[in-house]
This record gives sequence, structure tokens and C-alpha cells, in this order.
Amino acid sequence: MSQDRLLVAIDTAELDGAVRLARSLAGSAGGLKLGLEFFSAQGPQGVAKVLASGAKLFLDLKFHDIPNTVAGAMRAAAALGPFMLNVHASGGRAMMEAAVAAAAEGAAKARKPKPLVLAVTVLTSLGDEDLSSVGQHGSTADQVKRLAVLAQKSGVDGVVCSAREVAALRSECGPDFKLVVPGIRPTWSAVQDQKRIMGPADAIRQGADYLVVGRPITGAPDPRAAARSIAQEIAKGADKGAGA
Ligand SMILES: O=c1ccn([C@@H]2O[C@H](COP(=O)(O)O)[C@@H](O)[C@H]2O)c(=O)[nH]1
Repeated sequence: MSQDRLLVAIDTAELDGAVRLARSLAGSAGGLKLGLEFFSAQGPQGVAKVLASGAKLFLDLKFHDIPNTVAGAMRAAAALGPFMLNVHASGGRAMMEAAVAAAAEGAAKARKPKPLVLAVTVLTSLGDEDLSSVGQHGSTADQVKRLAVLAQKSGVDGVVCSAREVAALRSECGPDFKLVVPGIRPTWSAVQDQKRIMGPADAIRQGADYLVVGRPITGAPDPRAAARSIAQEIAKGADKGAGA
């Protein structure tokens, strides 16, 4: 079903608002994403309350530290029962390998299914000039590819990238490597702080597995209707008969 590929980013510090959104989006999206804002305010107990709505959860904490520290954090996060967790690929191979092993350990110890572990390549809010300003010369596309290849060698299940890199990564990393894509903007929504953006249908046509969409849904007057509209766009992108 097209909505299975939609993960809604609930970026709020408020527990009640997050639980209300989670309940109202049930059946209109494949899962929810909670990130740093919610986790910093509500912690693991808040995550457990959102999980109790029955949603599949991408816990987007983007760990980036030395391997031992990331392993400890991944063990604890995996025990909460998310279906996806992530780290920054720029933390390097040893860190990603430690993250993969620790996620499996943490889930097994808590008797939860092993989560998918993803690596963030280059944030979708960054462009070539931003990379250059932190001393990384060359294009975002090249950097994303370099980090995705390293992530795959490190044993992660997939990467977070923008839709603009999806086609290249699909051919480089193969059909089973998960490509999870934020920076999705339907024509009716504002770009805000995102830079490497694409519409839902085109992102799916490029080969994305999951689309992560936040403010176009959570900031809409009717979030459930906005999620359904995006799911329809996903269906169009997935419809091979429509010239995809
Ligand atoms: O490169 C990245 C990695 C993560 N994100 C997260 O996705 C959502 C996008 O929300 P919008 O409101 O649709 O912009 C947000 O939670 C980010 O933390 C990303 O945008 N880019």
C-alpha cells in the first residue's frame, strides 16, 4: 500500500500533541518518526507512550560519537522497540559497525525485533556551498555516494539521503539497500529549511523506499488529509503503468 512508504516526522516537544497526531494518522501512514526535539523533552518514556499508539517507529536520534559511546546509545535505543534507528555515516566505519552490533544486542536482550540501522549521509538541509564552508570540497552528490558506500561496507541496512541522490545510490548499492528520504516537498508546501528537495511521486520514481515527511503534514490544517494526499502522490510515483 502506498501509505506504507510514508513516515511522518512528528517534531514536537509535547507528549500530548505527539500522541494525538500518532492516533489521528493511524492508517494514513506507514509509520512515525520521532527525533531529537521529542526525545530531548520526553525521553524513552515519551517514546514508549507514542509506541503504545501501535505505530511503527523510526527513532531518528542520528548518533555521532566514538564507537563505544554510540554502541551504548544504540543498545538502549534498540531496547525501546523502534523499527529503524540511525547514526551519522561520517562517524566512520568502526562506529557504524559497533552501532549495527549493538542494535542487535539491545533488541535481543529486550526481546524486541532487530531494528533496521541506517546511516545519515549528508543532511538534506545542506547544499554544495555548505559542505565547502566546513572544508569539504566537491559536490554533495559525491559525498553522499562516498558515505553510502562506506555505510554499506560497515553492514548498515541503508542510508538517509535526499531524493536527488537516490537513482545513483540505487545503482551503486543494489535493490536491497534501504533508501530513506526526507526533504520531500509536494508542490503545495513550503520549502522551509530544506535544500535538496523533491516531490513525493518523483522521489518514489527515482527508487526511494521510504519518504519522511514532517511539516507539510503536521503543519497542515488537516494532517490526516495531507498524509492521504501524499500517499496518493506516492501511488502515482509507484505506478509503472503511468510512465514511471
Ligand atoms: O538529512 C536529513 C535527515 C533527517 N531529516 C529529518 O526529517 C524530517 C523532515 O521534516 P520536514 O518537516 O518534512 O522538513 C525532520 O524531522 C528532520 O530532522 C531531514 O530533514 N534531513
